[in-house]
Amino acid sequence: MFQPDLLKGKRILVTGGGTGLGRSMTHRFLELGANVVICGRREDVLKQTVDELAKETGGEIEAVGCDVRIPDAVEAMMDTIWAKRPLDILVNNAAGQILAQTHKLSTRAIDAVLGIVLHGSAYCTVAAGRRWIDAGLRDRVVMSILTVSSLTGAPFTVPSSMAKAGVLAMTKSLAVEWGPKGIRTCAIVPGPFPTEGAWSRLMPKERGGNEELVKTIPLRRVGEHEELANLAAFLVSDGAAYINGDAVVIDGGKMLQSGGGGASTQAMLDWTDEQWEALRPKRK
Ligand SMILES: CCCCCCC/C=C/C(=O)SCCNC(=O)CCNC(=O)[C@H](O)C(C)(C)COP(=O)(O)OP(=O)(O)OC[C@H]1O[C@@H](n2cnc3c(N)ncnc32)[C@H](O)[C@@H]1OP(=O)(O)O
Ligand SMILES: NC(=O)C1=CN([C@@H]2O[C@H](COP(=O)(O)OP(=O)(O)OC[C@H]3O[C@@H](n4cnc5c(N)ncnc54)[C@H](OP(=O)(O)O)[C@@H]3O)[C@@H](O)[C@H]2O)C=CC1
Repeated sequence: MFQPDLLKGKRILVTGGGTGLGRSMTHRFLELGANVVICGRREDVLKQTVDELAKETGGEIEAVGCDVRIPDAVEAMMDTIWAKRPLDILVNNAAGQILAQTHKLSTRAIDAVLGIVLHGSAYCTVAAGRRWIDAGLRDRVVMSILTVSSLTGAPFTVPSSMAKAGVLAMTKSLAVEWGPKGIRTCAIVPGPFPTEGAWSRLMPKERGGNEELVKTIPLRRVGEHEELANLAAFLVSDGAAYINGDAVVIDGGKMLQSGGGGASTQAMLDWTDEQWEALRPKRK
């Protein structure tokens, strides 16, 4: 699908790259010739991913332990990365999610999610951007992984929805402020892509599992990691050099299905031809 050297020479940081979608994007970036740094809090998980992906792809991958909620830790990580070679691309992927009634959330729960998603993305973005701007480095990219709830809101995941909406605002604001400096921003808005991290927190069995979920998706399936990884590879590549400030939705149409009449319109998808025929005016 892509030229095999599409990302050759690009140095990319994927936050939360040890698991789930971050791992899958890292895998694709390595296959396309990038040099990738992953970060996260669990160093054992990072090490295992580095070993596995180096073996699977033969690519250059390294890990730095970092909690993106801690400003000094983010600065230290960027210093470690820069000591070898400046980044070309930052992917804000690390996230935290809690499924709960909002009025029962403790302030620590709210802070945990806002800290990872909103503050962590801002700390990483500013730490990379400042280094690029101070050194006059151009042709750089910040790509953030959002959620559909950043566009629509969502009950029971309010801190994440608020935080991702903030990251979207950062993406659009910096497109204008940093565009003239040769730094572009973009985002991906994924629908459901099964991962251990998301499913263990967001898919208790009471939700009915994937079978119920896919009924809410026009393409009637969940996303495949490769599909998201391909979109990510394109968006960070030079092929997408004129995309700045946009957020691309990849959700099988899920976000649109709730529009235009909601549940009663949904039921019409299962109507028989006879039911539709009965609506047609009868000619005499
Ligand atoms: C099904 C379809 C889905 C499609 C859409 C999917 C959209 C997906 C978006 C995603 O972001 S998926 C990514 C999921 N991955 C993660 O969340 C990984 C990282 N997450 C975490 O580390 C934790 O979940 C965390 C809670 C966010 C942070 O962990 P940390 O160790 O820092 O905090 P804790 O000390 O464990 O907890 C802090 C605070 O939060 C309270 N809390 C935790 N879980 C819940 C809960 N389920 N309900 C209510 N409260 C919760 C916890 O009790 C602590 O509060 P206090 O008790 O100390 O007041
Ligand atoms: N899966 C899905 O259906 C969807 C996912 N998304 C988004 O995709 C992205 C990846 O999610 P997914 O792969 O599903 O979930 P994962 O739980 O697998 O990924 C989250 C990653 O973030 C890391 N992380 C969490 N907190 C911190 C922190 N404080 N500092 C550094 N790293 C941290 C975790 O590593 P560690 O715990 O070791 O720190 C983990 O590797 C997220 O941005 C999520 O919001 C959006 C919509 C749908």
